[in-house]
Parts: sequence; structure tokens; C-alpha cells
Amino acid sequence: MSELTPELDIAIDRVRSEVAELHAELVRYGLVVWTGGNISGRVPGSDLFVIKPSGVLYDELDATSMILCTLDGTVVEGTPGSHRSPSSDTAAHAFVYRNMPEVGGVVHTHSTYATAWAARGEEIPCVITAMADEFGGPIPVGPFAIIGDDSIGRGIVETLTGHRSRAVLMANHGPFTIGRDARDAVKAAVMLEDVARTVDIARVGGDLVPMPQEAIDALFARYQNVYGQSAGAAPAQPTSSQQPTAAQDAAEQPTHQTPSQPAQQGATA
Ligand SMILES: O=C(CO)[C@@H](O)[C@@H](O)COP(=O)(O)O
Repeated sequence: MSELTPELDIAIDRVRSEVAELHAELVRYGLVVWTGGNISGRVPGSDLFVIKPSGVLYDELDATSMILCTLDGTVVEGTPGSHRSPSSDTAAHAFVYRNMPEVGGVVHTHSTYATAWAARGEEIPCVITAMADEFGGPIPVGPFAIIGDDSIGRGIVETLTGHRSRAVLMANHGPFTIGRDARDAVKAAVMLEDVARTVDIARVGGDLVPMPQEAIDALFARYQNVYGQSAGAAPAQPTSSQQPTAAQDAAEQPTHQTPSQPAQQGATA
């Protein structure tokens, strides 16, 4: 296990806070009921990840209730939250982190429309530009696997390795999503449920109209590389009515020189 240096402690605390806060997004976007979903985040530069405790209500979650695990899914004893059992899906998340080094976050939900496609064992065809943007093609179905060993994680890795999609519909179970970090994986889960609902409703009304592959490729490339704000985008300037007065300016001058902050990272796709 990684040596617990002060720098690593800071990184762990940052991931704890982010993963804890992101669970509220699952509730906000209607992706979970009760405790039926989980998020984990890899601690960058280490062989550790943070995951939610099993069966704990989302409004009881905070940074200290997250559970620190090694990449084999073992709880790091003596760390905050380690008195509880980690998520039922800890083995699956750990398997993904061990086998997909580029993945920094994993999410699992039973969101309604995505889980309905999983119940049919049917991939979601890429028939809307929102899918091309976010997933670059269809949302694949993974094998039926039950909790208890590496089978769910193995199914996720075998399905998503080399696939553009950051989401997989595990047959008869529900969606798992991956991302470069936990926030990216949560975004994938949110966008997945949106497109699953749209395509499901569209299909009720009639035949789905396929999109040309070259259009899907072009949309995916644009969205992944151009959409949103560039990293160096200047922060929004206040409008004339919001111009601070001289007094406000003076009041906001720091009493000490703080190091200049890097330009605000713009929102990215
Ligand atoms: O899908 C399942 C159980 O089948 C779990 O992912 C879900 O209930 C959430 O469990 P946890 O609270 O993360 O242990």
C-alpha cells in the first residue's frame, strides 16, 4: 500500500470530500432510491480509492464516512469510516481500477430507464446527437453477474475496454459508469439516464432513425475536444451594472499578497 505521506493524506481528503458530495448529485438527478447506488474515486498517484459505506442513507454521508480501500478492495483499517462495511460493489469498483488505469471514478445506480434497457438485455442505439456527443455511439450491455466476486467488475472491464462509451448496462442489474474522475463518472450516469429515457420514449412512438457513423464520429470529436470553455478562458467580467465601486475595490484588497491563482479551469465536457 502507498506510504501515507502528508501529500497523500491531502489527496485522500480531497477525494473523500468530492466522492461524498457527489452522492447528493445521484439524488438530485433522480438516479437512486434509498441507498441503491454508489460512487468511488481513485486517489491519484496511489493504490487507493474511496467508496461509500454500504446501505447508508445519502444525507448521512460526509467525507469522514467514506471508506478508504486498497486496489484489491481491502478496507484500510484505522482510517475514518473503516468501522463500517464498504459498498456491496467494492469488489467491482476495485476490479475496474486494477484493470483500467485511466479510470479515476466509478458509479453504479439502478436509474429507471437505463435499468429497464438492462432488464431487456438491449443496448441503447445511438440515434440522438446527445448520445454521439457524450458516448460516441451505442450504450453496450454487459453480462449478467451477481454480487459476491469479481464477475461484475470483469464484465464491466471486458465490455468497456476499447469502447467509446463510459457506460455499460449490466444485464438484469443496471448501469455502471466510469470516468477520468468521480465527477466525470457521475456526469456519465446522469447523461446515460437522460438518453435512455429519450430513446425509450422515442421508440414507443415509432421506428428509430439511425444516424450516419461519420456524423456520430464528428459529434463525439467536437464534444470531447471543443465543447464548453477552454482551460484558459478568462473569468466572466461583471456587467456595467455590477461594476464594483472604489470602496468595494478597496475593501476587497487582500491584506497580504496571495500567490496569483491559475486561470479558473473552464467547464469541460
Ligand atoms: O445493486 C446493488 C445490490 O444488488 C447495490 O449496488 C446497491 O444496493 C447499493 O449497495 P451499497 O449501499 O453500495 O452496498
